[in-house]
Amino acid sequence: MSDPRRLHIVAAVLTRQDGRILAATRPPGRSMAGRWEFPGGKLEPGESRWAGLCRELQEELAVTVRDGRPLIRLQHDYDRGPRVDLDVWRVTAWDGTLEAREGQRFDWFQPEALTRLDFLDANTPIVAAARLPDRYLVTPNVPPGPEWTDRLLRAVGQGSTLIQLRGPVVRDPRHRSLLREMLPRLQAAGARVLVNGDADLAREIAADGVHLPWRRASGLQGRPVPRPSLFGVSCHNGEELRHAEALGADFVTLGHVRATPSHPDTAPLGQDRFLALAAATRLPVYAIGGMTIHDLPELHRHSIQGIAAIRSLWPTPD
Ligand SMILES: Nc1nc2c([nH]c(=O)n2[C@H]2C[C@H](O)[C@@H](COP(=O)(O)OP(=O)(O)OP(=O)(O)O)O2)c(=O)[nH]1
Repeated sequence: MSDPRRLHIVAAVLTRQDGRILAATRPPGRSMAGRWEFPGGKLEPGESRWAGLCRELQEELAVTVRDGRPLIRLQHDYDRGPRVDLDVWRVTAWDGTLEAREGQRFDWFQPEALTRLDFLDANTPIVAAARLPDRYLVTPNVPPGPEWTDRLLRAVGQGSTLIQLRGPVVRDPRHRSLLREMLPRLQAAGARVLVNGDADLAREIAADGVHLPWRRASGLQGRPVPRPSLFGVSCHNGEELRHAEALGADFVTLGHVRATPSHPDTAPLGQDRFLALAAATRLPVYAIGGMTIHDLPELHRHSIQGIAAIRSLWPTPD
């Protein structure tokens, strides 16, 4: 990250209360003019990342940034172009009225609509990160009860707006009616719902995508579902992360970070190894394995997307 020949770029995913996200075109006269990007630019020598972000948004859009946090960081080498270290922040509060100060065009988009814009080549994982929340609830591997819908709706209300259904609820056809009843209600509440292990079922029930365990992803050559459907992969080491990148995954879970009752026989990665692996992939990463919402501030500090969890995100019954 500290290679002096690499341009350090700070950029912002401005996100409104209603979930819409700002994207802008590159102004005429610049490299790659007309293509879509997130507002930002080069960090100046000696400038802090936050100060650089605030300056760029003032210069380009005439707004004063009030609140934000790191979202994703990745490197990209343009063919016969710059080598960039893209340091992208989620910005959720600002003062002032937006103005296009550099001749760019900008607009607010629903997260899914971002996938249809002609973004700069480096931006595919940034668009994925922009679309994703910081809490990813994975359902327990037990038969579902009729109370699941209400519990999951409660979890959505608490911010777990990405849900992976796995185990008997998707594997056992006897639960299809529950699944068909539950899915539109979760989606109407603002959740995206992924099916573990089964892209055909995901399509059949109009889920929002698929999440593959490593053993399923390892045999694939490409994405099992096209964008804007989401595609996540469970990874445990660097080789698996590289394969997930090659498949065009939107995100990964990486772990397990801590010892958990669900993996009594395998050693946890531990925080240092986890952070080193996460820093080396360009994809958005959810930390999994003993994670709780109290881990989020530290993970965000390292530009990690968030946590994936079963126990800590699964609301207790009333
Ligand atoms: N601001 C911004 N830059 C991005 C994004 N994605 C991406 O690859 N980049 C690249 C394009 C540029 O090479 C560099 C941004 O630097 P800059 O915006 O200060 O560059 P510049 O206008 O002076 O343009 P130039 O020197 O490349 O002509 O980072 C993005 O989403 N936002």
